[in-house]
Amino acid sequence: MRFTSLKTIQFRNLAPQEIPVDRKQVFLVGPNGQGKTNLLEAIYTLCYGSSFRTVYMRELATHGQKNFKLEGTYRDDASLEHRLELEYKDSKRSVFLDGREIKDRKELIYNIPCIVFSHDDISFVRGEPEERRRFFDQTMSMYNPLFFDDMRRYRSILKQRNQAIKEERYSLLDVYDIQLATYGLSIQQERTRAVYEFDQIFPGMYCQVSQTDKEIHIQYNPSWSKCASKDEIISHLAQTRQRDLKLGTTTSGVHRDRFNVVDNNGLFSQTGSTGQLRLASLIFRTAQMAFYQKKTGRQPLLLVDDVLLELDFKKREMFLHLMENYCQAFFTFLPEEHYFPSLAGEEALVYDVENGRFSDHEG
Ligand SMILES: Nc1ncnc2c1ncn2[C@@H]1O[C@H](COP(=O)(O)OP(=O)(O)OP(=O)(O)O)[C@@H](O)[C@H]1O
Repeated sequence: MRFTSLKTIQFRNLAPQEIPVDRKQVFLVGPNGQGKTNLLEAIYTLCYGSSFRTVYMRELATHGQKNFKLEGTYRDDASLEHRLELEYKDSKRSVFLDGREIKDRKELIYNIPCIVFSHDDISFVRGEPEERRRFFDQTMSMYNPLFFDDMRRYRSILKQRNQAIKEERYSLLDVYDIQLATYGLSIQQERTRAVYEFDQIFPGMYCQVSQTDKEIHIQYNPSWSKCASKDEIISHLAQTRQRDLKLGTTTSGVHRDRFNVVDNNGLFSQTGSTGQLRLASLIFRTAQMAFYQKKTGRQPLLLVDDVLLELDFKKREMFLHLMENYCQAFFTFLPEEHYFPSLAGEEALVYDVENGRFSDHEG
């Protein structure tokens, strides 16, 4: 799959310009704050219907505007041309593929698999447990629509159960417990399998790029760790109900699961240096990419935002080698990063970005 052209209208600081992008590699070069990341964000939003930087769609509209529009044409794996449009108007998002409205976001997210490498990724390793949960849920949802459905249902039941607890409506709690146990157990089993497989990929990649033999692993610690069956979960929920009522929320379940990054000395977030944590977070993404490919046989679209700068030459080479299998990649660079010509294949497109405008690279 490859985007062939992109257009944004009233999106962040970007000028309403049609940008041809029909190459495997597209480089966006410009000083800070010119709009390079904004174009990556526009592509991601077009692919997934939401941004990787904010949950508030209205923030994406140009200051002083309320609406925006994104348009992209792409060729799919069978070389068929498609047109994807996303419009945000009157606080409502609509997405059209070849003129047909896509009502369920689920249909959209399996259309163009897209992976972003950004500075914020360090939160996978260092941040709150929720960040890692989100990362693994995203990793699994990318290839497994059943997992995506289970997550949706679980969240919906959890919301209803918490609402019932808050409003002191206890008659439906038994029913909610059964549903929570059903979907939760399925999620827990899938997470166990996925982390096991992910952990076959991640440690080797980390050793390769960091050029150490320091082993880092992912550990999955489920909230219902002592419950192997649905009945055991249901009785656990019954036993802990008083605690839930007292605290006004559901205190156990897969929404409380933990994914820890560990080395020989314990939690890597506490023992690793900032440089090691940053590197590990980049490797999380490369492993996500490899994992996706292993599961689906498809190559994702990559959006790589300024992350190469922090790696020394050797690590950068290793890292680029690991993330070679993409269908198309967009890289952002500062003008002084002179090494991008060595990275760009002969066919690569290079744009200078200035004040939200894209022009052919000079020089
Ligand atoms: N909603 C918006 N409307 C107009 N301009 C915006 C909006 N949101 C952000 N901007 C502007 O976009 C610019 C930031 O662009 P972007 O994040 O793409 O930077 P960049 O070129 O990737 O540089 P950096 O390397 O610093 O991230 C800033 O000038 C900011 O003021």
